[in-house]
Amino acid sequence: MASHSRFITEPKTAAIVGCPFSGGQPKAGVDRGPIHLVEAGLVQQLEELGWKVKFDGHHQFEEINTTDDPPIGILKNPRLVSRVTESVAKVVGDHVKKGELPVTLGGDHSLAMGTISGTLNSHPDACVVWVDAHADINTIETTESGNIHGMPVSFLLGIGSKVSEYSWVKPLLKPERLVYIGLRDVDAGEKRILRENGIKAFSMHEVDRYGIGKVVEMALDHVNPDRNRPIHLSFDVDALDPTVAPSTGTPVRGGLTFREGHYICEAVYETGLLVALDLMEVNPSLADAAAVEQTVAVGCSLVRSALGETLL
Ligand SMILES: NC(=[NH2+])NCCC[C@H](N)C(=O)O
Ligand SMILES: [Mn+2]
Ligand SMILES: [Mn+2]
Repeated sequence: MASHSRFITEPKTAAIVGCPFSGGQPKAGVDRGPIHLVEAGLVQQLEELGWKVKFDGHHQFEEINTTDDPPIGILKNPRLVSRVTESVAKVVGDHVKKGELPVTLGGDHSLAMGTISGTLNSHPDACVVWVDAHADINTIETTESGNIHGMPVSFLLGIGSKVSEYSWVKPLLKPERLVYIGLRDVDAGEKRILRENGIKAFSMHEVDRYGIGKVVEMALDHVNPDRNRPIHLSFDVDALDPTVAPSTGTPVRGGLTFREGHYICEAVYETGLLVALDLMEVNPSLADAAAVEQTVAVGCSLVRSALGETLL
């Protein structure tokens, strides 16, 4: 069992990329997610696992000036989301290039347009494991909400009509290098996109049928058959059941248990191939204090599992 990623340089360093950003969806508060995760002690927790941790404050997106940001089609805050995610792509890309492990804390899942672009710029052969209740693969043609957190994957794949504001996003992700786990709320248009592009997805139905151990093995066999490609793990906390992670913007019942979520992170760590991690959609203002604390604690423990925390 590899101790940690073969793509990470010694001394193994994790870089916390705190992204207090909510512009990819309409609910206030998700920008406070990274602040709560860090305040809960994430930095020290990762240091205790033997990582050198870089964190010099959350990223400030205020200077990204988008006073004039009318919708494009029905896309909301299109320029703001583009500029923020472009800046995140640079930050994440720089860490990956240096052999550090960026741990991006959202914020909403539109940020993954940036994080995955950053990873693929350095590792064009990387694969993406996207753990989510949702596929986040709507295009400008299929989105019904206009919320860009439901769309980042389509931009990364380069499908759907091009939006000139997003010309910086290189379509570096190949459909066969992407796999989903945990899906259970996929729009009709998204189902068509998944089918037409032959994208592999393990919904909760498959988790029930095969068990999480087999599902993760099949998922990795699909995107990473020789276990030699770098892995970007993008984890939306709403993949977990709302009883486990209640404080999130678009909860969907019937999700992953606490252990199933952690198992995915542990198994990805064990490959020794993890190069970047996202933990997204923790919104500390959508539940009572106890439920917020629970969600934040689960977020921290998912990150610890992906960075090597073991049970024994
Ligand atoms: N990252 C998320 N929580 N995404 C939810 C997306 C929901 C819906 N499919 C939409 O396009 O708006
Ligand atoms: Mn989701
Ligand atoms: Mn998502």
